[in-house]
Amino acid sequence: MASIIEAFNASNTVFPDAFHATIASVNTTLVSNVWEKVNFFSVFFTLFVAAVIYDQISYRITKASLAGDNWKIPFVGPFFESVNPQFSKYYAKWVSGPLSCVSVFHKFVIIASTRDMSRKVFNSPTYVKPCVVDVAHKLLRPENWVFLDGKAHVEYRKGLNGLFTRQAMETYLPGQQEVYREYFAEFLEMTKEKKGEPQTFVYKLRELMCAVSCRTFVGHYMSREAVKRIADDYYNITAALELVNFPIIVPFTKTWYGKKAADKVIEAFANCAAKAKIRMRQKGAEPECIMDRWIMQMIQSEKYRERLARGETVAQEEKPSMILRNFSDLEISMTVFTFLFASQDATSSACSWLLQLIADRPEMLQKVREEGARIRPDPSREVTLDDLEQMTYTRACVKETLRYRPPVIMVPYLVKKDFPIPDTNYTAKKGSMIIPSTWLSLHDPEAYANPDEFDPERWISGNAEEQGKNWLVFGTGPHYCLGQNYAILNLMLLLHMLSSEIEWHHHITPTSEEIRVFATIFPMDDLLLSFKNKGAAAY
Ligand code: HEM
Repeated sequence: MASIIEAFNASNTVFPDAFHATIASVNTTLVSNVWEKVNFFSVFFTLFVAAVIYDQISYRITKASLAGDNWKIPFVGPFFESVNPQFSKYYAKWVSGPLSCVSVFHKFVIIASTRDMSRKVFNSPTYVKPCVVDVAHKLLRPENWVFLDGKAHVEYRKGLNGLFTRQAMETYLPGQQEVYREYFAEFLEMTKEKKGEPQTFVYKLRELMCAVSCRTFVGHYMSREAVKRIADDYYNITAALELVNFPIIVPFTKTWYGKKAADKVIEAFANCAAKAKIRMRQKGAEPECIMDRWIMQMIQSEKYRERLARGETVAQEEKPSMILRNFSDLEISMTVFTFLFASQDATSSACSWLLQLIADRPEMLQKVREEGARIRPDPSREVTLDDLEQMTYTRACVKETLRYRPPVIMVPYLVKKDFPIPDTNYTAKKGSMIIPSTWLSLHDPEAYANPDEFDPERWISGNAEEQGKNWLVFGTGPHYCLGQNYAILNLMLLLHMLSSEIEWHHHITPTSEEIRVFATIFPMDDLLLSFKNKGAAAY
């Protein structure tokens, strides 16, 4: 632009003074505009370079001795990898060192990969607390019990233990069996419609697990259609849980759909709690689900308090084992929602791998069948907890599936105060994320010989049961999984019932044993299955 003006000024044409004045003023304005632009861009550029340098230096200082890239991609770090997570990338990180790191935007993330390092994190509640991705606070609501820490968490959790005792679990079994039978019939129908062709089943199994969980948690207080809606919507909740989210919920994004789905579930569970409170006060009402059992304990505690208030002396044996306060419908609902939240993805993952791994190994399936037929010869009889407890081989298959393909590969924790990690010279800074991982400890050749081999026998004749320190499938420390016994029994029930009632075939593809990460882990090919009645000629 300046050269055009210069050319203009240099011309021989004679112009009136006013015209010259105008040209001069245009000239000055343009030149100053150019300078302003130059200044704006150079200031912007300088600030940008300074920010990049600051970002890199602070990354290098925080990284210190940890394994990890020497430089980060400016600001975003490996953000795009976290949007499309790949198992191979995670694995590369774990084997890069016992402690490694990445920095995504402003978040510094430390990854603990070995058994000992992961255990140190799980067992350091003074320094760390579980940290869900930001959006989980919005989905579960900030007042939810899972966000409690320290003593408050321990106290609240104690009140929930009674929901997972042996006696409690026995009462959930009939409802679970009802759901499994309904779904088995549907699976047969699906294969029939496809004329025996295998079809992807991971999504259907997610629905099945959601239905079993809902029946266990809220019994018959929710209709089958409502359960189906929750199962369909639940996908939106998982999809909203990406590692890094936009800080506010923008309409029509994944987080918006996730929040809407979560609100619907919480409302539906609160309605169930209201119904359960009425039913459990009726004479002779027996608990059938987790909600019933919890409300029954509240009613017993209330009666106990009333007797004390009346000045009665209550014998020790009449005192409820756990004295609970009365929880509102919403509180009950939010807590039960945390059970669904914690179990849905992990159980869906485990059941997908279980059906695949056992179908691919007919000799193991045969053993499961023989064990089932020996312990429950009459398949029309309901399965009892006693039956399941005797099924050593079935249990071994479930435990080996959880070891071989652990559903939860990483458990994010937040450093709440500077954490000098024992036996290292590294201090994790307050505000960093620290993620113990489970894969290496569950594939540690010293604990589990030939760890990449699927071998249920190691739980019977081998020494896998003695490797308690390596068994991090359900975490460890004050936040270890509340539903672990229930989860194992439920998977055993599924395997036993499916193997004794129908037949299923897994269509193996080259990517069947490869891992797709979607919150938990799933077979890469989405699990191609077909089902048929026992003894039927064709699928
Ligand atoms: C195969 C299935 C499952 C796996 C692999 C699994 C795994 C885990 C893991 C790794 C943790 C974190 C532990 C820690 O931080 O130390 C956890 C926590 C938890 N799980 Fe599970 N889980 C499963 C099923 C379930 C089920 C069925 C329920 C409920 C019915 C459940 C309820 C919970 C709860 C409430 C927590 C949080 C406990 C707390 O913070 O105190 N989980 N689970």
